[in-house]
Amino acid sequence: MMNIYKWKELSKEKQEFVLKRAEFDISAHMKLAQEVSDRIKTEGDAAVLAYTEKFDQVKLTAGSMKVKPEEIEEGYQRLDAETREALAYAAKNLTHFHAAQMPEEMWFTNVDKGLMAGEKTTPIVDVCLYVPRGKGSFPSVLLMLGIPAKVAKVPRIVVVTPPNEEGSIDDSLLACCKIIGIDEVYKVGGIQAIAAVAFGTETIPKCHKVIGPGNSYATAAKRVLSNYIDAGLPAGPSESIILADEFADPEKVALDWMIEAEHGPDSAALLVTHSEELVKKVLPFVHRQLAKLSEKRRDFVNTNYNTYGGVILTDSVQKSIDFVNLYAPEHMEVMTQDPFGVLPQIKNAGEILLGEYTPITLCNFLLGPNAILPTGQFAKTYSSVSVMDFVKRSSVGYASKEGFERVRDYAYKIAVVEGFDTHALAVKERS
Ligand SMILES: NC(=O)c1ccc[n+]([C@@H]2O[C@H](COP(=O)([O-])OP(=O)(O)OC[C@H]3O[C@@H](n4cnc5c(N)ncnc54)[C@H](O)[C@@H]3O)[C@@H](O)[C@H]2O)c1
Ligand SMILES: N[C@H](CO)Cc1c[nH]c[nH+]1
Ligand SMILES: [Zn+2]
Repeated sequence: MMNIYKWKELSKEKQEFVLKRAEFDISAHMKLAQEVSDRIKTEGDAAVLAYTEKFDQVKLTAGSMKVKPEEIEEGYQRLDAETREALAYAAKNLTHFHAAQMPEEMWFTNVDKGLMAGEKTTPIVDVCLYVPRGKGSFPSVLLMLGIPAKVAKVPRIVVVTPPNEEGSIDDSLLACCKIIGIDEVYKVGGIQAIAAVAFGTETIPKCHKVIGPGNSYATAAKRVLSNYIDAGLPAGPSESIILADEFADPEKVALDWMIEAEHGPDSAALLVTHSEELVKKVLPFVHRQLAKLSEKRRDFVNTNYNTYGGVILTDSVQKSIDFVNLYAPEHMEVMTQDPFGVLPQIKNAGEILLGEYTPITLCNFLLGPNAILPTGQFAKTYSSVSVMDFVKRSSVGYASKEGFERVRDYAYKIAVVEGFDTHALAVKERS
């Protein structure tokens, strides 16, 4: 049974369930994450390898856990030329977008005569990119993380990703390493990957930041280890809203509504509209499309439409917009008569795609903007991954003698009211 909700008639509990999506309680995973992390902290590689065998069913050695340069080259060569070309094209657009996003290396403003203030932007010291591999293979995620890190000129970029069933890394991912220019890759995923880079092991380096989407195990590990490593944005199970009115093409609505629904049973894909007529026209297209999917993806979409996803019926386009702002989706498409008119009213969304020809697929892979986005309502305060994740700003200030004299008394007064004697003396007794 597909969820079709009339939003204003829905009980409070059901509304909360929809808004909460799969942000379920991960406390059970937190206990495991703590246990695994503690062991990795003390036992290093040996524990990482043991957990990889247990959770990924792959037996590696310290030597084979690190990807060799020839593995990257061979993976690149094995990949068919068309796919290599597509990935290189995506990398080009992403580089273009992220280069345009880069802030100035330095800026200053004269806040008063003789008083200069500004900021200096510097790449972060190092970063670990987490590329998931469980319910799918994600070379595009490596592009989305690696390209802004490169544009920002991070001096050390490390990649961790779960080994596939054969204990190796997919050729498409290896090819992306070559395209981006990344050569430090480790076959490790889940909790053990986050813990390994948080503490460092004999083989895997300690990193100061780990960034990338992951399942609830990876998320639990990030929470447990937040005192040891900067864990970046919260990017959990994929979610989307298609906001449509009666003018939308039902076939295109069906196609796009299903995109993020196929990620997994924990994803959430909603069609939000005031037009019951549109929904009636969309559903047959969904059924037709479902028949074209693999069993795994069909199951994910069906589960999705019965749990966190489905249709939200509202009273008007304005009410649909209100719902979007309340829900704060990761991805969204505006398929209304005037998408550019709706745009200014969307306040909370990780990504806003306009019109009938901008399916989420485009932005997930190659349009340019970053597809690693905040989930679980975090789009109310977080932004997409960007070059800003890979740089930090230092405040810079300068006062001339004349500028200092202008503000000396004010600074003294504030130091006194705060009760900081040395702060006060440093301005009072300065000749
Ligand atoms: N928000 C975003 O921008 C974005 C982008 C891409 C993907 N995603 C989401 O990221 C998630 C990726 O998850 P995934 O599962 O495909 O890959 P993943 O790499 O996060 O998870 C695989 C790892 O989970 C661990 N694991 C699996 N079962 C375990 C168990 N029982 N106990 C302990 N550890 C276990 C294994 O170690 C394995 O290496 C999906 O939910 C997808 O929707 C989000
Ligand atoms: N939709 C994902 C982010 O939520 C990104 C992605 C990569 N591959 C397929 N989809
Ligand atoms: Zn996707």
